[in-house]
Amino acid sequence: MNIIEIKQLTKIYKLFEKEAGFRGSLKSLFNRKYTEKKAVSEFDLTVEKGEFIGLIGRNGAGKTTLIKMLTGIIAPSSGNLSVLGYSPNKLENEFKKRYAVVMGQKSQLFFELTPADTFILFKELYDIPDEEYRKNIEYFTELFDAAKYMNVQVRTLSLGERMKMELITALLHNPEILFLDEPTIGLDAVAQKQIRYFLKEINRTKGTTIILTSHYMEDIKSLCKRCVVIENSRKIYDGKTDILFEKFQLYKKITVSFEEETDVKLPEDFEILEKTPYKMSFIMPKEKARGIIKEFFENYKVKDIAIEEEDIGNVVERIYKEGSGSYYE
Ligand SMILES: Nc1ncnc2c1ncn2[C@@H]1O[C@H](COP(=O)(O)OP(=O)(O)OP(=O)(O)O)[C@@H](O)[C@H]1O
Repeated sequence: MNIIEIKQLTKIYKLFEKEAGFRGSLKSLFNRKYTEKKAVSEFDLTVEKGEFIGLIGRNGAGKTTLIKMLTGIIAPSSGNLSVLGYSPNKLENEFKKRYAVVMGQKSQLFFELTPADTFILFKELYDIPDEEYRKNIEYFTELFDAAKYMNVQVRTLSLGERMKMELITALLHNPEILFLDEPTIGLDAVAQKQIRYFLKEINRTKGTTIILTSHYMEDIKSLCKRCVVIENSRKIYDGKTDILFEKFQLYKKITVSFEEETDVKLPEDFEILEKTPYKMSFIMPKEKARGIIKEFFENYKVKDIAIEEEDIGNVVERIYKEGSGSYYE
């Protein structure tokens, strides 16, 4: 069953142009000039219940604009949009109770309140029945290991702890769809891993449909079976994440630190990003990663080694060059 249906969805922002200075402000009062920015162009998408979809693209590609239209925050300029059978822009209360949105860069928590108080507030706002509320608080407190944060002011929490509370707040009313815009932004590797685990669990145990935007390829790879790539307002890839990584993700980034001064000569097809006597990082063809790591451990005193997915921008560029398409096999 499709719970999201988008056809030819387009959003054009109107940007008001003003000449500099006081005279410019006065002039613009009588002679308003606008330029137009197409942020989402003729976008088609269908999402089935229970899917976990990654929405990826470079800065300014149009991801947030798409999520804002799906949640009714802004109205489309043209096209058709149905979410759970509703037209999001009508902002009907019944609709608002069936989805949730979490934006990594914006908080819906009250910084002076404790999470426990915030949850009660949201219980009232969403009209959550007592039993459902009790069960969810119990389930999420355990899943997120959150008991120790319940009674401290939100403003004292770390970024990672706050994101856990954002997610609990968003999930208390059992939304059928969860929209996540960069939920792991700014978090360290451990916190990112925890958030990924929670999201996987929520999708698995509650069947929540999740649409996630992230700049971290690791998030997409480990969570989303399907991903949609948006470039310059248009959809250029819609298909299995496995295929995207196999076909378009060709390099890995390796960072090695050494216990003693070390000088390593790397093959020519490796691109060195940083090199000091104790540390180096470089980009290399992904199929050679396993061999090179083994070699490092055998030949040098390695203190630490980190392997990262290639930057999203390179992957998008390769897809763009190949031309847009669907990749279901
Ligand atoms: N309110 C607005 N008025 C005018 N232009 C806007 C507005 N919001 C976004 N834009 C423009 O629309 C384009 C798409 O922006 P959007 O925020 O959707 O991109 P994004 O893919 O989410 O980027 P990022 O990854 O940087 O968050 C950008 O060029 C942006 O400058």
